[in-house]
Amino acid sequence: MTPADRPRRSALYLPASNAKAIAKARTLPCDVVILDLEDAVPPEAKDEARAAAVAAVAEGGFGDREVVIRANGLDTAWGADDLAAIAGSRADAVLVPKVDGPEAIARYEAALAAAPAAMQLWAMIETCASVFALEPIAATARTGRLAAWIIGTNDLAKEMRAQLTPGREAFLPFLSMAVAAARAHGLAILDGVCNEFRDLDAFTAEARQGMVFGFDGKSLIHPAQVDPCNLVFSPGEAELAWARAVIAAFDQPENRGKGAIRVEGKMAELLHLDQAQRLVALAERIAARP
Ligand SMILES: CC(C)(COP(=O)(O)OP(=O)(O)OC[C@H]1O[C@@H](n2cnc3c(N)ncnc32)[C@H](O)[C@@H]1OP(=O)(O)O)[C@@H](O)C(=O)NCCC(=O)NCCSC(=O)C[C@H](O)C(=O)O
Ligand SMILES: [Mg+2]
Repeated sequence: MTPADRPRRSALYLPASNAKAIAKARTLPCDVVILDLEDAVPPEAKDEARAAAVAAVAEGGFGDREVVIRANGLDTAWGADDLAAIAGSRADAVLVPKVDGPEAIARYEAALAAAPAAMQLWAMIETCASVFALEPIAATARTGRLAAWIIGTNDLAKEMRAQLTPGREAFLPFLSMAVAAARAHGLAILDGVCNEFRDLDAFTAEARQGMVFGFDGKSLIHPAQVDPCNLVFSPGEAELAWARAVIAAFDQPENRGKGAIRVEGKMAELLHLDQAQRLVALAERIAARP
């Protein structure tokens, strides 16, 4: 499985300064663990958190989960030290905050010059400027390490002075454009966090909204969000049954070479065959997870 094929239904943030949370993350069924050095960590704990994150990755125990460290920005007092420490670590990816445009990606790429070739760069898309630079930021994936985006609706709401309502009305055009820009350049894309971690109905509704928009998964802040998130972003039984029917139908001798056929009373084209194959492959990768 290449990094691009990995299921990324659930990406759990935790403050890297919280040893208990790190231990707990090793036991949770999330696909991605994000050790945060940025907003979840107060200034006085930044150095300790950086050392703890690197030590946690070195210690391992995360099994099949991707382990990502979120750095402070290069425009802060801690960013350069964070990037240097992460570059020397065994993290799968470094997540960088508040990326405004392709120039920022170039600065992070330069700071990671000494990192292993396999280390991915993930970027937070969460500033007003980034809303107008989605395509040029995504295009940097063609030549560098950029492999995934995570939406930061809290920072975006703050800068826009918008309200994070249950339906996220203020952000819908942006969410949709971000997914299209990511897909145009082969990036994975994860939805923003739901702050209502005690209200799992609200969480599930928001996760479903992200799934309908095309996100690969959602970023999370609490262990209770992991199971409902995995459920929302895993192919459902009915969806899989349809996908398998499409694949089987196109495999029939009478349908070979056809572009459009009838399957269970509905039209299926070759593009639906592609979708069906992707869905079945995703379900198989999920099923193969320990
Ligand atoms: C949100 C929290 C501060 C809530 O903490 P708390 O009230 O203590 O939670 P619980 O008592 O329900 O915790 C129960 C147990 O679960 C562990 N726990 C809690 N959260 C996590 C976690 N994220 N990962 C792993 N384990 C966790 C507790 O330790 C308890 O364990 P035990 O005692 O053994 O039972 C807290 O959940 C939290 O800190 N969440 C993460 C916050 C964070 O990382 N924020 C930064 C990322 S979000 C962001 O910045 C988005 C973006 O940039 C944007 O702009 O939108
Ligand atoms: Mg943020």
